Amino acid sequence: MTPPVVLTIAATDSGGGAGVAADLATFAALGVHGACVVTAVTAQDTLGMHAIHRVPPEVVAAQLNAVLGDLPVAAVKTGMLGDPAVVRLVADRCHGLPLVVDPVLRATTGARLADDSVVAAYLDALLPGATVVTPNTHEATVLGPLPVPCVRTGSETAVDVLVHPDGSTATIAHDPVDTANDHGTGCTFSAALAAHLAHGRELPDATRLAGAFTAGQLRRGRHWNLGRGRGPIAHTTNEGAPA
Ligand SMILES: Nc1ncnc2c1ncn2[C@@H]1O[C@H](COP(=O)(O)OP(=O)(O)OP(=O)(O)O)[C@@H](O)[C@H]1O
Ligand SMILES: Cc1ncc(CO)c(N)n1
Repeated sequence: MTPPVVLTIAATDSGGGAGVAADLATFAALGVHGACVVTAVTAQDTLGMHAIHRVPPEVVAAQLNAVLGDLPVAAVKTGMLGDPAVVRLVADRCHGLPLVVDPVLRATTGARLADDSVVAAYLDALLPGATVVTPNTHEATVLGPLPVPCVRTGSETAVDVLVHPDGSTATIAHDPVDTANDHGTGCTFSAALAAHLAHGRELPDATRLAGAFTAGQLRRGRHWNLGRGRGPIAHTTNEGAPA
């Protein structure tokens, strides 16, 4: 059967933990075809962010034109956009599609990935047309109340809260995993959410399944020993030598 297509619009992470690598691996694990529009190239490892090279907005636009003009995109997920012009471009092209916005403002290591102009563009242009926004605690504080559904993810507590614009909430708890290998967790969660929406799940169901998938991948990689810092969440689902 032909799989649904999910598009990630995000940056690369040379360490393979977060960003496009996490998104495409998650899409593959969840049975959707992944397309990717790259917004920036980052030099990053488990210790932190070393350099960011933004892709010019016109090159982001060309990638969007190529994908949206040809593939039947069933859902879109955005990660690090990094530039207000790119935030507005994505709003312009992707509103109307099922759209998961992970409002990436800084890396787990603390590096700032968005300045005030990016936050303003999110609030003004992109977030109002999103299907769901997935802020962590810090991002929720910066962005404030939003006019669309949000999943406020709870790092370490493993308790996620789906907040509807009318203020009603639903709480979803997972078994917390004790691990330092959590680089890419937020990307994995929002990519899984987009994949489940593309499969036709309703938002509450997709949220629960995405959280369970992410917690499961954290559990899978909890004893891994990769890098000198916070290692990546597992992206494999079948590690080991091929038979
Ligand atoms: N230690 C943990 N055990 C189980 N689930 C977890 C744990 N940490 C995070 N999660 C789950 O992972 C998902 C993503 O949440 P998280 O808050 O870590 O994203 P994030 O802070 O945006 O991540 P990142 O800093 O990588 O961008 C949520 O479903 C959350 O409950
Ligand atoms: C490329 C990229 N996207 C998102 C994050 C947030 O975790 C990161 N560290 N790097």
